[in-house]
Amino acid sequence: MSRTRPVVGVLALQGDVREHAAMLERAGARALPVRRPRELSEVDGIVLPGGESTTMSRLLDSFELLEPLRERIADGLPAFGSCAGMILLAKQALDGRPDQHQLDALDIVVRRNAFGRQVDSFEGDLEFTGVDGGPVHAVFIRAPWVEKTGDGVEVLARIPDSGEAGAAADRIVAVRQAAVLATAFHPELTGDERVHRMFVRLVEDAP
Ligand SMILES: NC(=O)CC[C@H](N)C(=O)O
Repeated sequence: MSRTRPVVGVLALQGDVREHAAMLERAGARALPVRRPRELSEVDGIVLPGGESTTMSRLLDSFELLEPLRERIADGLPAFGSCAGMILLAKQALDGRPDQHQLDALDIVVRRNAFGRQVDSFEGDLEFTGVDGGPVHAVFIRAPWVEKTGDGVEVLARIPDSGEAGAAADRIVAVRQAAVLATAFHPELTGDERVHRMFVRLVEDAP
């Protein structure tokens, strides 16, 4: 049966699930909260929301979703993670807890809470490769940055080197590897659905 709108799951264990669901609907998808392994088989893509990655990692375990999710993404299920979601998708997280699980879906090393305590949260405009219509306004909340990328990882956005950025200048904050997309910031919070549209296109284009 051909479907007009792709069904995109939002991992609904913790974090800003409703905000992602609303943006996915605006971006032309049907959003479905995912809490159980069988719900994973109903989706054409999955969003891992912002929140707290150690909590989400623990809940993935107790809801028996960790391995099914890892397998589905390894099999090509398109995925998009924001902030805590980026951390979970990464191959490795620095400053994570030793018992924190990684989905190993992106060949990147991230540093949790990388911007430091003094700058817990901040906002700024970023050039975002693949997003037309001007810069993306990015909201960072205890955000990670990407310290290392492997072959096959495309860098989509960096912190501008504005002169005030200090150690954050040029840090990588958005990446894509095949159909896996991740941002260190929260496109679900700004009312601009262009990044979600980009993800919905990846879902539509997936084999
Ligand atoms: N806004 C967020 O998603 C914060 C992420 C959080 N600092 C973590 O390590 O999981």
